[in-house]
Amino acid sequence: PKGRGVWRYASMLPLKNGVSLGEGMTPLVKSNLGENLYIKFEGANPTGSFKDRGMALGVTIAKESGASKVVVASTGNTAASAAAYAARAGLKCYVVLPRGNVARGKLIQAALHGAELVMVSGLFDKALEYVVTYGTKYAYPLNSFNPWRLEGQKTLAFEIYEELGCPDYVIVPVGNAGNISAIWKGFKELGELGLCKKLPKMVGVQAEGAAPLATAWQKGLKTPFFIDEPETVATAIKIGKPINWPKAMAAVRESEGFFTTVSDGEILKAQKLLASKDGVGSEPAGAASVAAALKLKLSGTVVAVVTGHALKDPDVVEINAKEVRNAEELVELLER
Ligand SMILES: Cc1ncc(COP(=O)(O)O)c(/C=C/C(=O)C(=O)O)c1O
Repeated sequence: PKGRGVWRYASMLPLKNGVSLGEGMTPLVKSNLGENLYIKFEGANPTGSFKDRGMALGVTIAKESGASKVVVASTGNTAASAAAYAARAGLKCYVVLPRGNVARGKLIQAALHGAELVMVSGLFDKALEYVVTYGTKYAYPLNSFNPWRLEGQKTLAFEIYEELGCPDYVIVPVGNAGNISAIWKGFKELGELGLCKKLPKMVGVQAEGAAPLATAWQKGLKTPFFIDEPETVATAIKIGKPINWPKAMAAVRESEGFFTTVSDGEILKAQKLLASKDGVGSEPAGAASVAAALKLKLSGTVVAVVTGHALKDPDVVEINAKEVRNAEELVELLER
């Protein structure tokens, strides 16, 4: 592999070159929170989430297919990433978002990069329905049922392999369930090349109030019950009908992994610990994988994928006004 961006792994991709903002090659830092815990910090991507990996290929194929417009439904990060990559490629971008359920940072990114913002009253699942029903006729759809996106997202596995080899576990927060499927695909390909002797077990994490896959898994069901009113502070994974659920169930089953859930309290606690002990700033959904790592205390080498940057969701971080001091208090503070 050589070069920057997802195209570094061109030999493993269906496309050999295309749109790039230098995505990928994100930090893999050893965590202070656990013995053999590593953090794959996807907040360091150009628009602050792992979505950039898939958008590099998705927007490239849209452009190459002659499309002038792309459309996505999103809880926010897909929209932010599609808007940036579409802008780079000179394509018009339409994003369909669940009104009142999109973290502010993602909203301003989509707007700033020039996307048309369309709000649905309902959640992500409603937004996706609109894109599938109306969007695909007029614009190239970039949601993660688009396999090109997952091809880009699988490069995360290649980067972990390059730096660490094959870990025992990879923990991934699961919403629409594309990312866990893509990462597993990447490791499977490394296995087929004889590079990974023992493939990692994939651990899918969902918020307790938005856990269709984890619930089905724990009940031993083959297909998930969809959830009409998913509830969690981690709005990025506030999804009740994961479109990629078959691929995600297969990834977890094939890898002999499992699904688990974490509470919003555990997510917010992990978000603070990750930031104050490891120096990694994550949005709530990204901290879900660390919350699971802390709870599960898995043996062997564990990689927690932190999927989005803290700046995406500033409103979720409380700053207690009483704790903010005035300048004249500085010396007294320092002397403590
Ligand atoms: C920070 C963050 N962490 C985890 C997920 C879950 O990944 P998938 O299981 O592949 O969906 C998302 C997903 C976001 C969207 O689905 C969207 O942006 O529309 C995310 O933004």
